[in-house]
Amino acid sequence: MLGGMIAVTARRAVPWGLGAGWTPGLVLRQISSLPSYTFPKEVKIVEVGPRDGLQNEKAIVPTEVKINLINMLSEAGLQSIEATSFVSPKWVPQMSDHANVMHGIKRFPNVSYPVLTPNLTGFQSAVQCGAKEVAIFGAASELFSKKNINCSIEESLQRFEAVTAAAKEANIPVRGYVSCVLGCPYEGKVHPSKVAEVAHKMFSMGCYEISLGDTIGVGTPGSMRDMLCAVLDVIPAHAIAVHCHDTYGQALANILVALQMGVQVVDSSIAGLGGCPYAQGASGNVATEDVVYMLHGLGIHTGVDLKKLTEAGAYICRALGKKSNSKVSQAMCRL
Ligand SMILES: CC(C)(COP(=O)([O-])OP(=O)([O-])OC[C@H]1O[C@@H](n2cnc3c(N)ncnc32)[C@H](O)[C@@H]1OP(=O)([O-])[O-])[C@@H](O)C(=O)NCCC(=O)NCCSC(=O)C[C@@](C)(O)CC(=O)[O-]
Repeated sequence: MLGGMIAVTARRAVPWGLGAGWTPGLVLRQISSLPSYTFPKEVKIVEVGPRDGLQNEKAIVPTEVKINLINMLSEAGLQSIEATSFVSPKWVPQMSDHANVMHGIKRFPNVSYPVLTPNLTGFQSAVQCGAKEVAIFGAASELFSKKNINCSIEESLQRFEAVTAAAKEANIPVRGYVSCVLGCPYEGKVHPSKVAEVAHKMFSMGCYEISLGDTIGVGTPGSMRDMLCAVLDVIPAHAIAVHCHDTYGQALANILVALQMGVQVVDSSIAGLGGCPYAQGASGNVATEDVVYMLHGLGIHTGVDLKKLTEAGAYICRALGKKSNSKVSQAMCRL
């Protein structure tokens, strides 16, 4: 279980800009006036690379590569690895090998392997393949909902009711995604109150956690703060996760703000792979390696072995013939 907060006082080894004339007394006075931030002691990372990271790849990735990747991510100490999605193969062909992926992976104790299920059909197939956790995915934007899952927000919530009811019966935990929380590729600005409304409905129908997706990576620390303020009015912080794409290079800063506001669960993707096929132009998710590096630098426990994580990143990048989007991986390769 997650819990507890640590205080981090802003501090620096060399006083910037004070030059030769600085005095220790002046620095001490400055340090004591710097603000103190609280961060969680522990953060759970939900690794979405095998699903969100790969779903947008044009060439079909061999099932064996997906299975090897998931096994390496489990070895690296991640507690939750989104394995695949049970969506229509016509809509997302890359995920059509979901059954073979679920049957092929090694299931580590204490690791969850959630899968996306947009409707009851997907839920039933997922359960048949041994899924022990599922995720439903809605949006705070009407047009995105229509483009992504071919229905209005209201219709999607009705479908999700059917999934959460069946999941409750089968004792299967359900995670809920809300997409476009900081902007939509079709509608532009999305109001925080709309995000809070959809998030609250999904939480009320039984989702144990709501992951707030900046699907196209347009958010800033300011818009993240405003959106979270609205959502925190209706959902407790322990039931909120953030899911940031890094299109504008703001993802780590946005995550930092979320942590300061009490969020303890962060979604990320190995090597920064990813993107939604129905959100053109959006770049990959924030890289798991970069999130782990930042969290460990703050003294926050993740349970993740950064070296093993970078090996998993190198493996999938080799398999895809791509350079890693992770700054940390790039830096570690150079050292
Ligand atoms: C939701 C549907 C299925 C509606 O698609 P539809 O065409 O409206 O569905 P339908 O109910 O009319 O059925 C049409 C056909 O699909 C089949 N079907 C129906 N359901 C399923 C299913 N579950 N699995 C497999 N097949 C299914 C169904 O059996 C039928 O087959 P046919 O008779 O034509 O042969 C479709 O729109 C779809 O699959 N969309 C998925 C899109 C997707 O996966 N997007 C990416 C994930 S979301 C994301 O990336 C954002 C996120 C989560 O990461 C957070 C963020 O960053 O914001």
